[in-house]
Amino acid sequence: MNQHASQHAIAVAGVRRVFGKGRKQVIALEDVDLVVGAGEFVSLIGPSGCGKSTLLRLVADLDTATAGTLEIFGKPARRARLDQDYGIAFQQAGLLPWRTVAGNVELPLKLHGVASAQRKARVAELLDLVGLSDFAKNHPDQLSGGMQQRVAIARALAESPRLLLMDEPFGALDEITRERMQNELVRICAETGAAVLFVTHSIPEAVFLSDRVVVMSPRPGRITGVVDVRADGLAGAHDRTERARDEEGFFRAVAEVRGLLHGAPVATVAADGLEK
Ligand SMILES: Nc1ncnc2c1ncn2[C@@H]1O[C@H](COP(=O)(O)OP(=O)(O)OP(=O)(O)O)[C@@H](O)[C@H]1O
Repeated sequence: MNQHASQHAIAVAGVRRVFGKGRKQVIALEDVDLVVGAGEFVSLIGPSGCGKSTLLRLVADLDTATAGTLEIFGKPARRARLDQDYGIAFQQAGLLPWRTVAGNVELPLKLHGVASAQRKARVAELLDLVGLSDFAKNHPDQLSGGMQQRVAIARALAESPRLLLMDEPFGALDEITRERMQNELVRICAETGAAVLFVTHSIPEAVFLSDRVVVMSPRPGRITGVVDVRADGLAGAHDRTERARDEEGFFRAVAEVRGLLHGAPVATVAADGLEK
């Protein structure tokens, strides 16, 4: 891989995705350009149907674009999928109920022929990272929703990916667990240096986690604005602490994202001040 390509985790250019034909045609994505730098945390936010999941699925090569190009670490999406260049965590934790917590985390390593002793060591490390060392032998149905999601994140991290693709991973959690999970994700990203493309419906979640928040609108699905949270005075995503939730820059960024979602001129909303 050349030096230039390795600078980007994701490079999306001129992407269009059309479903169906004739009167039933849906333009899920139109003219989408997006670059996610190595180690950068980028969230996608927008109303239902604006194409967030479609974009994530295209990056993960679970679907194919009608037009445009997608590169992951400089490779076509298909090559990156085959090379296991990223980990995936979606809203449903998607754990195998008959396997233990350790067995679930171990699975990708087993499927890729990692030797037993190495697998064991890696699983122990990952469970420690997500704070579940004491639950290695439990089964998923013995865990809370937040704990199951942490198992799914550990599994997504098993092969030390430089990129994580996450589609509303905390959407089903209560607010307190959700904030705790967000704090943990920040810590994990700082420790692993992974880039993240993260889909969410929550403005505060997007702002707290991200370096940049990408705002989308539907029919056709397009990027309508990008808020660089760092420009609002928050530390970069890897250096973020829980205190960021109380900082002025946080509320400024929340107001900016909200303004973009509602189609208001950003300057007016920002000048207006804080969350309403
Ligand atoms: N397989 C498909 N066949 C037909 N239409 C589809 C398909 N997948 C998505 N769409 C349409 O594409 C548009 C974008 O859908 P997508 O799921 O990407 O939106 P989203 O922003 O993730 O929505 P939500 O926030 O509700 O999850 C929607 O109008 C949806 O109905």
